[in-house]
This record gives sequence, C-alpha cells and structure tokens, in this order.
Amino acid sequence: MKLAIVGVGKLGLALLEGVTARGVLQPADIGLLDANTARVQDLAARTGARVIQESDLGSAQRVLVSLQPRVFPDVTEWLAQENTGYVSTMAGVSVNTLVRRLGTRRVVRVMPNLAATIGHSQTAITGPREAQEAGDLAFAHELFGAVGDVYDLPEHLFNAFTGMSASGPGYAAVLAEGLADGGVRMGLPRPLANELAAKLLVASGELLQRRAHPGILKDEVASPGGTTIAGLEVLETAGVRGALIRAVAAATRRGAELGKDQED
Ligand SMILES: NC(=O)C1=CN([C@@H]2O[C@H](COP(=O)(O)OP(=O)(O)OC[C@H]3O[C@@H](n4cnc5c(N)ncnc54)[C@H](OP(=O)(O)O)[C@@H]3O)[C@@H](O)[C@H]2O)C=CC1
Ligand SMILES: O=C(O)[C@@H]1CCC=N1
Repeated sequence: MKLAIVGVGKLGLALLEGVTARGVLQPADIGLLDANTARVQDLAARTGARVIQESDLGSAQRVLVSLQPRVFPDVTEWLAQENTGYVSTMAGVSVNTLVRRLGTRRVVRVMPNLAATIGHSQTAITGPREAQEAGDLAFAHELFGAVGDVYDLPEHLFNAFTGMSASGPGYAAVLAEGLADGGVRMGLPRPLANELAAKLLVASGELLQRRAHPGILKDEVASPGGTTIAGLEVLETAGVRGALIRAVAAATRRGAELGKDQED
C-alpha cells in the first residue's frame, strides 16, 4: 500500500479523487481508514481504493493524516508505525507535535484548501530534513500538486496561510451569500441570484489574476458618479476590509490555539 488515508472526510476525499484522477497513484495502492465505516465502504466501492483497519497501517509506505486536530491525541497509539512517512493536513498541529506523537521525524505538514476538490487547492508544505531525505516531502509535493498549487512555506507562516487561504473558501461563500441576498432584496429570484453570485466570484478571480493589484479591477468597474462607487461607499463605511483583515487574524490565532492544545 503506497498511501493510507486516515480520515476520509471532505479533504481526504478531495485528495483521493484528485490523485487517482491524475494517475499519481492507482486506487489499488490506496487504503482508506475512517470512523464512518458505511461511508468509507461506499467511497471504496466508488473509487476502487480499499478499506483498511488500524492493524493494516504497518504495511502503508506513507500515511496521510486528515483527522480533526482534536481527534489526533486519541489515535496516536495505532497511528505511530515504524518505517512510515506521515503527511498531516491538521490545522495548527506543528511539525514538533507530529514528531513527538508519531515518534518519527519523517513528517510533512501541509495546509491545503477545499478547492482541492476541483484541482485548485493552494497547499503550503514544510517538513524536516529527514522527511526530505526519505522522499516524503517530494511525495507530498506530488500528491498535492495533483490537486492544485503547492507552496514551500516556513512553518512560522502556516497559521497565517491557514487563516487566509485554507479558510478562504468559507469567507468567499459568505461574500457570495451576501451578494445573492442583496440581489434577492432588490427583487431577483433566489436561484438566479445564487448562480450570479457564484459565477461572479469565479470570473472576478480570473480577472484579478490578470491584474497586478486588486485595486486596478475595482477602479475599472467603478465609473465616476456611477453605481459601483455608490455600493463601494457602503462597503467602506461598513468596514468590510477591516472585517476581512480581522477575520484572517482571528483564524490565524485560532490555528495557534489548536496547536497549543496539542502541546500538553
Ligand atoms: N475542510 C477544509 O476546508 C480543510 C480542512 N483542513 C484540515 O484537515 C483535517 C480534516 O478536515 P475535514 O476533511 O474538513 O474533516 P472531516 O471532519 O470532514 O473529516 C475527518 C474524518 O475523520 C473521521 N474520523 C473521526 N475520528 C476518527 C478516528 N478515530 N479514526 C478514523 N477516522 C476518524 C471522521 O468521521 P466522522 O465524521 O464519522 O467523525 C471524518 O470522516 C482537519 O484537521 C482540518 O483542520 C485543512 C485545510 C482545509
Ligand atoms: O476551519 C478549520 O479549522 C479548517 C482548517 C482550515 C479550513 N478548515
């Protein structure tokens, strides 16, 4: 077994589908372990990967740990295996904590986002020298390269990356919902408003990528004395930029707290 995925939730599933679709790994080389047995059996049947048990972990070359951070301390007894490399997606959980709990320095810390589902994740990656020498870092690069862009990032920036990029789809969803609510408030039918909001975010993202600074797009859209600047005035008065900055800061601090919880 080349990879065991422990915790096949939203993220684990996105990675499973991405790496098999890109041919990075064959489904038969992947084992799935999850508390929700009915769901994981269904996923195995659908993807061709196989369901494994805790006792099978010893035969995995590498293990992707995609559990919620709070669960991690309870599972290290069976998770820690000899001669295995680990890749963790758990928010806040540091390389030092992974090393201490798993009893090996072959650990890679990654932070993807849910856009992995459609091959557009932004994944931060870091790991110690031993993970590099054992090929674990290169393996994780390949895995997450199959579902989007990969960024080598110093570990002290991981919580900031988490608070902005990994949590980012959630913020975007709130923006979309608010925009759609605005459309409905002004009389647009709900299904149309939801569709417009989602497509607007996609198209605006593409436009932003072609400009050196977000302000350029804003200025292009806002005609002098026009509609957009009237809307922007309301956003500025409401402090939307400040709210976004504080949201990223709060999420970053929460990542640090999750990490502290693991240090006991
Ligand atoms: N969702 C996201 O956008 C992102 C998440 N992450 C990180 O990735 C990790 C996973 O997130 P996500 O996929 O959203 O989480 P989910 O809760 O969707 O997935 C976790 C899975 O682990 C299962 N599980 C719980 N306990 C055990 C156990 N003891 N043994 C085996 N499986 C177990 C859960 O089953 P059950 O549901 O039955 O409890 C669930 O299927 C988290 O640490 C999170 O911080 C990182 C970046 C983005
Ligand atoms: O909200 C969370 O804790 C996880 C980590 C980043 C995105 N989802």
